[in-house]
Amino acid sequence: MATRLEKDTLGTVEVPAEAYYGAQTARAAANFHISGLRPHPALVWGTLVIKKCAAKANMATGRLDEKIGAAIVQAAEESLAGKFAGHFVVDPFQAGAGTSHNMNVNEVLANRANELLGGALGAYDRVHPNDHVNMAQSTNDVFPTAMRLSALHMLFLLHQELETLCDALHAKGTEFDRILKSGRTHLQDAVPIRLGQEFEAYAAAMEKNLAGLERCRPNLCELGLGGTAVGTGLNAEARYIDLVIEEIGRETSLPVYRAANMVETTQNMDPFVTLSSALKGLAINLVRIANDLRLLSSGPRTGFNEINLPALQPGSSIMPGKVNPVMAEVTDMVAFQVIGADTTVTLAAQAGQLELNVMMPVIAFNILFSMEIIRNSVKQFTESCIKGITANETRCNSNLEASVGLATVLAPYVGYAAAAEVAKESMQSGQSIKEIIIARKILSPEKLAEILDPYPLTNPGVPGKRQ
Ligand SMILES: O=C(O)C[C@H](O)C(=O)O
Repeated sequence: MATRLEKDTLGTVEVPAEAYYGAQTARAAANFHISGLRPHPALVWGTLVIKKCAAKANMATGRLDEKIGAAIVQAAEESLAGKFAGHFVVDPFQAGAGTSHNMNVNEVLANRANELLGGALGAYDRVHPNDHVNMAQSTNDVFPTAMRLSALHMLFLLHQELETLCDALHAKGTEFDRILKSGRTHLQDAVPIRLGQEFEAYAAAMEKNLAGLERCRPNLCELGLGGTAVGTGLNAEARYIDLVIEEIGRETSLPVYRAANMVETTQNMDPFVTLSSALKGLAINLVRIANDLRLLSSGPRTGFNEINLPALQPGSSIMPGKVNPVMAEVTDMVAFQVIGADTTVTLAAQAGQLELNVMMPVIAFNILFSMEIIRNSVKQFTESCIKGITANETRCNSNLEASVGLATVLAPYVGYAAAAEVAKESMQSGQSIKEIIIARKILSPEKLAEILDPYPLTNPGVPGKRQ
């Protein structure tokens, strides 16, 4: 591969001849050969937005030459359009609080801006990565700001998918509203419930998770850009700080605002702890729902078999005709990953020392990766699983008829102990609760029909004694 030689403060470095990145990126790529991954596109987007807005703000204060500033803005716009996507190459697992990522972006923009002004790659004689592209900035304010912007962007995408999931669950709630079945607690027969009520509860849970994620938004909108190295703003003019935040708001249409205390926003990872925790909450509820669906669809002959999940692929390489609940299973696995990532975020967030948290890169990686996979999995779960669920009404009804949980309905009439006797007899004899009540003449058939009218049993009240 053809290379060019570039100099940085440590010496000379070989850089691929066609690369828009430079010496510091090449060093970082060699130093951090860890995951084989590249930065999340949202993080690159967030950083490019910052660079573009910083160039504009620096031009507005008169600090940055207009020709150089315009070239940086154009380079940033081209990069935002995806032109140099292959040149952001530093592994997400990198040391230095994200300096390598910041320098990667600085170098790509400097090289492209240099080229636009008639210079050669690697020359930096017209536009310099540190002096011009990184003007009035430090990694320590750029990287946490890019993390916030990228998280807000991913939150927007996740929000859309969660809304679609909630709609799909509500639709199933309505579709299954008349289907009565046995409730189960401790995995044992309990009082009746409607299948639709189960799906409405899932929708309500997802809505709460969505609201929890949305509560993270205001903190993510608080930007410490302008704080530079330790949040005190050394080398950034006061007017620049206001202008750059305004520019970011215009560029992204996000309701961002200047941090009240930039020292705090530089060192503290709290918004990401809260966001990660909200993602964990969502993951936990997704597991719960997916596992219920696995249980309710178990069988088809030897399990609950109360619902059918769409058949998406043959399940077994050896057992013909077997179809597995693959979408629910993959939802579980994604959720486990997100729950695990929260532990990493927690450990990294508490590892901040004094003015900086150098573990930011691993926080950024885990937050963005979690949001990426959970969003994709919610979308797939909704489209390929939830929307196609059908109910086995006959099975739901026969399970309800057989359920020992129906004895609960008797308790207000005959007392707990006598109702328990009926339940016990039902278990021993195999007769249904109804059959025993009639055989033992505990209630008249008319009264029994009244109190065992199934639909009202699934709403608040004492059966047969409606207020
Ligand atoms: O890269 C910078 O701007 C600062 C760096 O993260 C440091 O604090 O050493």
